[in-house]
Amino acid sequence: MDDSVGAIAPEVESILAAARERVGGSDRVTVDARSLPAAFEQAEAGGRVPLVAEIKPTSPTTDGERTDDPVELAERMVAGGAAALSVLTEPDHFGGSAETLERVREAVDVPVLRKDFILHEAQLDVVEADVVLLIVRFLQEDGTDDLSDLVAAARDRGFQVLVETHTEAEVETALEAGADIVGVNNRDLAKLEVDLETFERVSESVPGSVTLIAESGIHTPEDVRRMRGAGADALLVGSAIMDHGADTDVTANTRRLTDAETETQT
Ligand SMILES: O=P(O)(O)OC[C@@H](O)[C@@H](O)c1c[nH]c2ccccc12
Repeated sequence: MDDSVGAIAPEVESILAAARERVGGSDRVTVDARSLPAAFEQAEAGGRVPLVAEIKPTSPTTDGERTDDPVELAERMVAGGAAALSVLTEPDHFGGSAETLERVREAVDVPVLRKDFILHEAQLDVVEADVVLLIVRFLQEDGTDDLSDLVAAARDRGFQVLVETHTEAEVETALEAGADIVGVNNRDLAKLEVDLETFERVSESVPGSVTLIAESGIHTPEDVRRMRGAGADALLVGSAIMDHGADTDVTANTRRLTDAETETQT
């Protein structure tokens, strides 16, 4: 067996156990979504690296918690040139909430991704978002809905879908399920280690027609250029922008990465 599909880390098991228990909404959510690919094109046209900046108050691999107002963080990220935002809504391990996402989406004009561990259709019916995340690895477990069914259910409600992968085999599964926005997570959910080579390797199997996002472990302008060089249409960055523990300038942290391809960048 490929070791990338081996046992998942205990922290991740705990996230999944909580996700299995979480009930969804009882009323069907429908959304008029802001286009993610259009937001990426607009950033590119303006000379900015298309970047999804993530509001993640804490995580199992983070020391400390950022407690500033998420709406202020969101506004600072957009001021720093973020093309889109990602908001964790997982409450038990990431300090997120649906209410935070709702407030953020009201405050900004850019598309907002709901970052959560969706395993069942009803879990789509929690909050309006422009994009929802579906993680291939977790939808291969027993007792979850099928990826293809969830993709269809999400689109029926108006959501765009980001399908997250970590291996070539998962990319294939994502494409078979009809994914047109694919993320490659540099973080291995079995070991929780980050390796940017993952994107470089796995991106080769993603066709050019798909919107491709490099996720996790991107910290420096050099990392940005490396992922873009390997074919990333956009990047998903959390920790380097949130900078947990330190109280740094989130606008500047964002700008440093969205400017990574401009001439004056050192
Ligand atoms: O903080 P980082 O290393 O920049 O990573 C952001 C994002 O990719 C990461 O938070 C993430 C990727 N996939 C996920 C799935 C669920 C929760 C979180 C994630």
